[in-house]
Amino acid sequence: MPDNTREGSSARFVDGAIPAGLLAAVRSQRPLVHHITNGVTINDCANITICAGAAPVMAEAPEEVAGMVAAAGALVLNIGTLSAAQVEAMLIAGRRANELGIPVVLDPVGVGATEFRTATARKLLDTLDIAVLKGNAGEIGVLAGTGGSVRGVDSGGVAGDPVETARECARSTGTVVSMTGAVDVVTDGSRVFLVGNGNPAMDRLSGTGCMASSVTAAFVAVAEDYAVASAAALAAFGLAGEWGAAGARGPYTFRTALFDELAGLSPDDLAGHARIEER
Ligand SMILES: Nc1ncnc2c1ncn2[C@@H]1O[C@H](COP(=O)(O)OP(=O)(O)OP(=O)(O)O)[C@@H](O)[C@H]1O
Ligand SMILES: Cc1ncsc1CCO
Ligand SMILES: [Mg+2]
Repeated sequence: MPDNTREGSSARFVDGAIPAGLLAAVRSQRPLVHHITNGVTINDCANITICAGAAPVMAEAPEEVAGMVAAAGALVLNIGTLSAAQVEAMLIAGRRANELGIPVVLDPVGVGATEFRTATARKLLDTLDIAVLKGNAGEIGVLAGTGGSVRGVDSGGVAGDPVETARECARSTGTVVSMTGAVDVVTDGSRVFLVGNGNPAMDRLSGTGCMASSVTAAFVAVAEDYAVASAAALAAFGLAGEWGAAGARGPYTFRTALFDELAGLSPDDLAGHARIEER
């Protein structure tokens, strides 16, 4: 782990039985994860949800989203290829999810890159009760208001300390923040979890961030502690990335292996190999 996430810390590893129990719960409960998401990675999100052990549905017509979300265990709102009609659908589905106590995961893809994305992400955060805000470092830095750079959908990093940025974002938005990168930072504003699982190959494939949101939603659907569930989801996804990268020849053999490794990942595997530090 990089020095900037260790400095002055009294870190301890989270017992692997905790993420393992959550993975087992996803597999046994098979929650429905309703997505309103982008057209680039929609199929990957559906399949990674299945590999995690949950059931995906993608539905975005304003006419049907309130009905669909009522059957779901979690809702993903991903602004990757936003349109005005999608914003309307996100608000309808999000309000209904809030009424029913269904957790909402917001992925603010490319926030900061255009005024439309920034205004929409802010509107969703202001209007809805978001359970988990999952973004890359640049996206979280923009929403924290402390400085983050985004070009297209790619993170250019944060202005200051990444852990403090995530914490500030969690406090100002009132959400659990799940900030992805080489080391993922998950925080509810007070507790901080650092997830060490993952592989650089994940950064060379479009959509791993979107998939991380789908897996996160599957885990929060079966959990009460959304910060622990978010960290557990990133540990499982990251471990699949580590093991998938081992035999991959390039981005596309890696992509196939990532799905296969997550589908084959057992709770015991996760118990033995999750690297989640609390500090
Ligand atoms: N250098 C790295 N080492 C290990 N894991 C990584 C690395 N970069 C990204 N990851 C993992 O890849 C996943 C996606 O994170 P990332 O920050 O790249 O998302 P993103 O930039 O929003 O993705 P995208 O826009 O391509 O969907 C996370 O699970 C993260 O832990
Ligand atoms: C490349 C891209 N553009 C909009 S959404 C998306 C998928 C990864 O974020
Ligand atoms: Mg990336």
